[in-house]
Amino acid sequence: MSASHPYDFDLFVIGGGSAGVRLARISATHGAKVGIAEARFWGGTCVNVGCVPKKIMVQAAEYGAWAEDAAAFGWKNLDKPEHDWPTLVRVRDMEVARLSGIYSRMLAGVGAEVFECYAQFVGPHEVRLGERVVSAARIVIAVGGTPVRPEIPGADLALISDDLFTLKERPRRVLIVGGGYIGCEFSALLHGLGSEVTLAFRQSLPLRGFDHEIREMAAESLAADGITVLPGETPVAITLEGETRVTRMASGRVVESDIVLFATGRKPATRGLNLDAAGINCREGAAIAVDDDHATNIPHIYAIGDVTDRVNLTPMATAVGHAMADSFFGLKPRRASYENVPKAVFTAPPIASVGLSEEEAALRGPAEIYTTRFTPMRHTITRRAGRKTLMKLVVEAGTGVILGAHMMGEDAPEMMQGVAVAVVNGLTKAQFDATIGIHPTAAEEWVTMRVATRRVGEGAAKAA
Ligand SMILES: Cc1cc2nc3c(=O)[nH]c(=O)nc-3n(C[C@H](O)[C@H](O)[C@H](O)COP(=O)(O)OP(=O)(O)OC[C@H]3O[C@@H](n4cnc5c(N)ncnc54)[C@H](O)[C@@H]3O)c2cc1C
Ligand SMILES: NC(=O)c1ccc[n+]([C@@H]2O[C@H](COP(=O)([O-])OP(=O)(O)OC[C@H]3O[C@@H](n4cnc5c(N)ncnc54)[C@H](O)[C@@H]3O)[C@@H](O)[C@H]2O)c1
Repeated sequence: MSASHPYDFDLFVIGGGSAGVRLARISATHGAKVGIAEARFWGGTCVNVGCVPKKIMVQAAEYGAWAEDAAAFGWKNLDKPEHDWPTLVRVRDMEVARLSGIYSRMLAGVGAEVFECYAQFVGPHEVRLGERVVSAARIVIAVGGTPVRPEIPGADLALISDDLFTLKERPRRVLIVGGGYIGCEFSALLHGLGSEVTLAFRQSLPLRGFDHEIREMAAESLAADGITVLPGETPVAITLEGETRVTRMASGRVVESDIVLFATGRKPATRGLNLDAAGINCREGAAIAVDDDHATNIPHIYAIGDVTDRVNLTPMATAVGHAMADSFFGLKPRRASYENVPKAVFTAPPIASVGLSEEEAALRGPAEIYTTRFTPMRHTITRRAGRKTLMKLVVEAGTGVILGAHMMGEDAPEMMQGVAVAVVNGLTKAQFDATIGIHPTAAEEWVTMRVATRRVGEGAAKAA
């Protein structure tokens, strides 16, 4: 109990993922009395069944292609590289366990009280933790999301993204349903590790929300790499014939595979939280409704991270958690910005992006589009298919301000972090042009695209 209020904690955080752990740790560092509950795994989705184990598998897949490519540069006896799945599982799981351990120890280290159990509201200030009920002046919901399964006959024959990380051996034939981040990344990494992959999605192109030209190139690159890409397909039923999963699509197409993996989106994990006991409102689709300070309709209850379904990325979740801790207990009220959040898709090659797409910019007014497409130096020698690079700048006509940058090509995420600093700070094309490139790199193209490929958005200006 604090001197200033009658509750057990100044702050109670429900969920020990990216958002919750950062909020709890920084709040405790600022001197608050903090409690935090985690039902499943410290570090949440990102550490245990998301970014981290996924990236380790992406990296494992990259070595296979590099080993094959090395022959073109004169390396010998690498023409039949074989991958040992159990070794990858062992090193991946060791790293995940190490990181998850760091997360829980960090919390204990700063004096937060940790509870390893499922938390439920029993009142506006009260949370049940197993047998115990605790109270807090402020409660923050940071419970993340869970994968969604399409409601079709045989849906339980399919796996979800969490299950990729429990497979004991490499699946031979895989059908992945859904053309978002997870569908594209899992297709690329499983293909790279030697599975035969079919990727089916509803729309005509994968990666809804990304720049159209990047989406086109993503579909081309995945197919050129050897993935069977099926646009415009929606599964209607899955049956088991022997060991084979037979998936029927609305189009009548039938796909046979050893596993089917749904990558059909995620929804906020609010079921079971008993939000009604506290009177908390949700938006359509179970996301908790919050204002610009992440407050719910109940003034002392807040929600952050994927449960608010805004920008569902780890750095966004941690940034919001950190800003909230500084605002509540650090005498430094501030908000993390949801504008110009850079993002990446870890396909082969990867995609990265920040700011407005060409289509979004064109709706706002005239914009100049600078693009460059080339075969990276390495692949002029390896001649590997599906490894072309596209780099693109979206520039506001008149001011020259860079509104967006997009890339599909090797090292795109590593490059985009730096480009994002420029976009977030409103730098202009002229300032890019005045920067000397680093040669020979692909990155130097960011500062050497001299002539606009096209101009868009004239109509938007006339309409305005
Ligand atoms: C396969 C995959 C790959 C991804 N890759 C990337 C990537 O490369 N880069 C990136 O930026 N983002 C990636 N993401 C997204 C990223 O993981 C999420 O945006 C991030 O984890 C959100 O953090 P969070 O704290 O809101 O939720 P979570 O990390 O999901 O944490 C919520 C935690 O709350 C716990 N919990 C839920 N209910 C309760 C309860 N009632 N009581 C107690 N505990 C509870 C859960 O067990 C969980 O640990 C990926 C996601 C997936 C699924
Ligand atoms: N690299 C990263 O940063 C990264 C990686 C993975 C996940 N994430 C985060 O996790 C979120 C969830 O990823 P996701 O890929 O599951 O979701 P998503 O929303 O990105 O994509 C889901 C896809 O499934 C399709 N779909 C939905 N129902 C379908 C059906 N019945 N049949 C066929 N297709 C269907 C949708 O049209 C969409 O293309 C992402 O939006 C992202 O925020 C980020």
